Amino acid sequence: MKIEKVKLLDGKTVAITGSKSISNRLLILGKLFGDLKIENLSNSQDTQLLQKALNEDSETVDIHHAGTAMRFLTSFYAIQEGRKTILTGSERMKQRPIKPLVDALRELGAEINYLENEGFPPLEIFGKKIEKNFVKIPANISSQFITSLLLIGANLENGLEIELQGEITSRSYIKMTLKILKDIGIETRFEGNLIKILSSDSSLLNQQLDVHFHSSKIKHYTVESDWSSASYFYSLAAIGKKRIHLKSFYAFSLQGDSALKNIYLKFFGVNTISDAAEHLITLVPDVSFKYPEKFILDMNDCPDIAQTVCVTCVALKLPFEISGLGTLKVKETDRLVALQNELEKIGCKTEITENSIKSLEFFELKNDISIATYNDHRMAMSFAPFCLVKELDIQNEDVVEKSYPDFWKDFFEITEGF
Ligand SMILES: O=C(O)C1=C[C@@H](OP(=O)(O)O)[C@@H](O)[C@H](O)C1
Ligand SMILES: C=C(OP(=O)(O)O)C(=O)O
Repeated sequence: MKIEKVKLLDGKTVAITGSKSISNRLLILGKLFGDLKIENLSNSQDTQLLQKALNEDSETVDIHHAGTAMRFLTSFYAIQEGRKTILTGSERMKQRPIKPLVDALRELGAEINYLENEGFPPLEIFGKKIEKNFVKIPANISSQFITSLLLIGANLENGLEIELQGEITSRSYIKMTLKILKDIGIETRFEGNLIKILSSDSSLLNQQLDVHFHSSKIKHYTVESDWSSASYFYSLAAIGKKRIHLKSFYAFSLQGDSALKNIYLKFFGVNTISDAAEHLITLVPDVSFKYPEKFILDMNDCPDIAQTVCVTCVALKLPFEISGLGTLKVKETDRLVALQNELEKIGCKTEITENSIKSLEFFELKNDISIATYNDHRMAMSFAPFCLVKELDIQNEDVVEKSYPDFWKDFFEITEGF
């Protein structure tokens, strides 16, 4: 889609859909423990695919590009006694790792086979009762493996103790899972590299709990809007220097990507003002902000907003050096390679390693820039704010549906052509 150069309108309000990560955890927990009324559920394709899978009894389940759905459902189906499931996904999903999770589940007694390549989807899963309650798992490849085990932990007869081995990646997502479990009444403890979950019989789960600002006696859960999606509006505010209001964000978030507030304040001068009563935040750029010499940050805790930050830096010609990005290589695409290729098109030469990216030089922009998106929603959305600088062609713009189907509608509502 060709997008002309745009300017940002001042003071517009956007209602981003619910957090994909929180929604996907709640859907699994709702299915396992029942009685969960979820509000502001994400309308992302990933969430819809997970919801569809959980509502159907079909033997073959295809979750396309949805990484969390793939990983969370692996444990879920492993404990559905008597059920056989073939869990598959897109060609890219068949290249994304799953072995540490399958090894851990097998260690616990699950029966899972690889149908194509060893260590990768598709999987054949025979649901069984799991009685063991201790397992070790490498924690440096994807936190989704750990969340997957945590989500079923309380459903196991003897609860579950998980020993995390090696460096822990995307730790904020593990904390999110533990907080949600606590909210719905499942007791957990996370000390050092050990996480312990009590079985639902011995936890508070059977009591009626009120969570997230509801006072009625059914278990309601209101999903905060998606902070990863909010990043594109922080980028717009930082580049376009106009205020934006975002609905349904809380002052205290479960989402690690809420680190955006500090990142955009410190490096780009965008203040976040929270109206706690209305659950509204306002992004307020400081027009006389003095930029630091360089953007330097370890983003291991918030990998999904790395692409956004890179494009903001290039638009503002702020040199950058970002580390902690090893997991980017196994996401929807190799995001480090994709970033290097596409940032060069918008005027920035970079150097990448296995886990980092840094800018080398900025140069004059050419005309007719066409951004490839590699089946990665975040490539399309993170480059969109660059249209405040120059017109762009963004290829396969529909990829945004994976996490934020209304992205383009919202983008065009708060911008206008010259
Ligand atoms: O648990 C989650 O909801 C997620 C965890 C992260 O993945 P990794 O742990 O693989 O980095 C993140 O990138 C992904 O978008 C969502
Ligand atoms: C990495 C992502 O998703 P997933 O791993 O769930 O496919 C993402 O949304 O950026």
